[in-house]
Amino acid sequence: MPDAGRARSIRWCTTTSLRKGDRVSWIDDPAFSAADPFGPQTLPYGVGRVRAETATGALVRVGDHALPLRPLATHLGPRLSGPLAADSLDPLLAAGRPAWAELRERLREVVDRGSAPPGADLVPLAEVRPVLPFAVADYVDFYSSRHHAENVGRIFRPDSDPLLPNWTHLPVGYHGRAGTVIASGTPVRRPRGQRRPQGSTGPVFGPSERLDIEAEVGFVCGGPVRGEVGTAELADHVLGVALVNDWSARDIQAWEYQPLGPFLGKSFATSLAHWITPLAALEAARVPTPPAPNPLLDYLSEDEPWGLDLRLEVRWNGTVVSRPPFAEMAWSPAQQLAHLTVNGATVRPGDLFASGTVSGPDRAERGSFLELSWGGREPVTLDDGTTRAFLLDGDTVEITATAPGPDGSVVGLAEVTGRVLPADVEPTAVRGPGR
Ligand SMILES: O=C(O)/C=C/C(=O)CC(=O)CC(=O)O
Ligand SMILES: [Ca+2]
Ligand SMILES: [Mg+2]
Repeated sequence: MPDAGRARSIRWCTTTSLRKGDRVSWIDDPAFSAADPFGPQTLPYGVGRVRAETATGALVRVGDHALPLRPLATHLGPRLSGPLAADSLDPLLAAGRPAWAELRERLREVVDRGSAPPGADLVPLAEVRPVLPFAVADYVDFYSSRHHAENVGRIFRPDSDPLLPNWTHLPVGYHGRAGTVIASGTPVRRPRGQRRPQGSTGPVFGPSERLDIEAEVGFVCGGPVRGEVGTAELADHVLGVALVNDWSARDIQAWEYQPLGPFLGKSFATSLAHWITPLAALEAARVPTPPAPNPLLDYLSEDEPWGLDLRLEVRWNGTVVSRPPFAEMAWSPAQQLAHLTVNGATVRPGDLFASGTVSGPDRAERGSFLELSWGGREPVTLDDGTTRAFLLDGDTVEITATAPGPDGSVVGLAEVTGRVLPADVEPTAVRGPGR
């Protein structure tokens, strides 16, 4: 427990000398400054077990520490005490935007204090075992990067137009598998399935030989259960964003997907970061989306269509192989949610929708290894001198992101990581920071 009553000289500003008027926080962590991605401008939410505790509880990240919210619940106010006493973020997601705004406001006050509030317990991240922060209700995956869609079209369907005619009129997507969304750090067993090797007339069965990643941004939904959500109403239904790795078996996918789209090639595992960065922390990261090539139908129109300037980084066994720019996404999250619900289908707390693979125009901005290695024909060289087209057993992938924050600060999106296990390990060996 930090020394209540004694102010520590940890400040929001980035210089080293204390100036008159600087705010002083009780949080004793050099990584909790506006110059760092998890400073007071970010305050992302997660869930985990702390030290020897067996129960999970909601957390807020402050620099390289977590602050358990249950012991602070009473201090944070009556509307929040119920949701914050829970073992996941589910009740907070259900509580909706007024509660999210109040919590962020209260937490800004808490971290801004000169002394620790009653119940505050600053826990180093090394002493936290994070889990999937909410029960994923439905999972939808979009396909909203024009660069990605064109690249994949050229690789998978070289004899056709890279974009199908619907792509510029609506955010193409598909329903994924909520039950196999896993927490960052959980190992991923190489899937087995049907695939048709090149030159073969029929399928064979076996471990995927073209295991890939997709670097994506996930939007975590809450608030009232509703259909027909307008493009101006995104913030009523999205608490925040978290990085996603949509693991994809390209050989299984290429054989199975016509005409209904991705199925077993993508349903075995989708990794989600432990920490949800509030949408409210990303105001300064808003950017206009690239101009739409067609006039849009009314329900997809926005006065000022906006995306987010999230700068992703993909590391393959530690080597940075790509820096996908989310600002390049053609369809905005508001358009995605409007499209997802335009037929009356409801969004409910715990729904997760992902942006689709984030790829930019340059080779070093591609968000999948399928694109980076151009279908396996142009392998990527890692820092250890080895080359890769697709994932080998034992490989690890880490995706991180930052965004511009207020007053020149940087807002972080926490990492999503995973390591590939061989197809023949027992499923029970696939243990990770689940629930
Ligand atoms: O165009 C195709 O046939 C396949 C596309 C994908 O695999 C992409 C996908 O899952 C959606 C995305 O992440 O962009
Ligand atoms: Ca995907
Ligand atoms: Mg997936």
